[in-house]
Amino acid sequence: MSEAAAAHNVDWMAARALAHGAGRPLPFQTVNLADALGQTLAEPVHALQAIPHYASSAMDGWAVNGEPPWTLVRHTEPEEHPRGRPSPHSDSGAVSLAPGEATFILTGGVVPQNAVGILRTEHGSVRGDVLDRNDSARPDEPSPHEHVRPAGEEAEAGSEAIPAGVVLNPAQIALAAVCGHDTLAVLRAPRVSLLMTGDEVIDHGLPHPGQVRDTFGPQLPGFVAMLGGHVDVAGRAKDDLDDVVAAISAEPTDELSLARASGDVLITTGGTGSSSADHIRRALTELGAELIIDGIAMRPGHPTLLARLRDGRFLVGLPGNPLAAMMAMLTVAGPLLAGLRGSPLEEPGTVTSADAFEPLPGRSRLVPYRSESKRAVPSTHQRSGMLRGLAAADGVMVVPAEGCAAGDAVPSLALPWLAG
Ligand SMILES: Nc1nc2c(c(=O)[nH]1)N[C@H]1C(S)=C(S)[C@@H](COP(=O)(O)OP(=O)(O)OC[C@H]3O[C@@H](n4cnc5c(N)ncnc54)[C@H](O)[C@@H]3O)O[C@H]1N2
Ligand code: MOO
Repeated sequence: MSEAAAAHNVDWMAARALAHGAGRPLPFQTVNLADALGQTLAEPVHALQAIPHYASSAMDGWAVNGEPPWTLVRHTEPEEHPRGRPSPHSDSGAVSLAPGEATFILTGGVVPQNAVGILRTEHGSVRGDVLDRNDSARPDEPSPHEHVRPAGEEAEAGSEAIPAGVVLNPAQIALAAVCGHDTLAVLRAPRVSLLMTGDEVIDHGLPHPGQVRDTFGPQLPGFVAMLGGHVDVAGRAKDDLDDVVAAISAEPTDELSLARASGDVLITTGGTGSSSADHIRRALTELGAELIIDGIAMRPGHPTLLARLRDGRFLVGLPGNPLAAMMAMLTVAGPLLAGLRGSPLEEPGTVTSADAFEPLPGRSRLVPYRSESKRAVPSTHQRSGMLRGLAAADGVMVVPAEGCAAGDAVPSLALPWLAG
């Protein structure tokens, strides 16, 4: 472990910045439009041609020139149609209307040359090859450009339609298609592996004294997804140094270690302490990892680790205590994954603390709160091993080491599951 680089007992704000800065954006990849949903756009999307790219009709009806009654004209079809069958949407564009002429047009059809406007089908009557307004039409219908969607109305050719950095939603995928793109450059979601430790941890049923139910397995993959990552594989290691080293190592010592070695980030749970049952620090030393964050000046979550393994993967070491681990996710995993996605570090918000807090020398306190009358009321049940406070919280306030008075503004973090 290269101790020179390790930052011990890092200030909470500095820890977020360190984690974000460590995560350099992953290389772009090009994906089909249908696979781009939910991915981060790496480069802006430009309109490859004007949108719409031709003047079209917004109604089924007739394109007309001059005053009624209009003589209906048609595009004379070649004996053999170039596409094998008529194409009414484009055929209307092959007509040039003289004054007093009209031609049938579909919604989306190309507006003929010299057309003044479109008379919708409900407002016209045809007798033989003569078209006239009917009783439903206004006396001046159609007015100039009525029901014509002009070319370039929505975007000029070459203009930016979607900025880089957005997480692509269905409307943006549709817009990218309209802009003429078949593929998009996206930053792939960082691939995350989970390694859970703790021989006392059981993953179903009721634990006996000395056992605990696993609070991480059922929710960390979803939590990681909310932070922009994708969990490929989750596994467990026994509280045994060799097992933990094998599970973290990129060496193919068993099929699980290889699978875990394939991602960008490995998140471990538990074992960050220094008891004989805690092996994460020892394993990092044995594997020659570079420790970036060795403990954060916060409560809960003080023993949180961030390291870079020799094969380039990051390791985020979450403490075993459930609330501490969740606070470590927000403080380290969130910023790291944002950095890997090329997204900015989200600035903390501000809330007004409803309560006073005594100083806690050298530590920020991360306190789940509920919003009541525009004030942040600290949740009950928020010790490091408890979850009720966070489960009922609207956010997390970050009380500085010097404490605060009731009514003071303090920084706050949004909970990703309440965002948006
Ligand atoms: N002598 C000291 N003891 C402890 C210190 C210390 O400074 N000196 N720090 C305490 C703090 S703060 C924390 S946080 C924890 C960190 O512990 P570890 O990261 O080593 O985690 P474990 O010892 O493995 O587990 C702690 C606690 O969490 C429970 N746990 C573990 N995994 C799960 C899980 N998947 N689901 C639910 N609960 C889990 C585990 O049973 C323990 O109760 O150390 C303190 N001790
Ligand atoms: O840092 Mo530990 O997180 O308080 O329980």
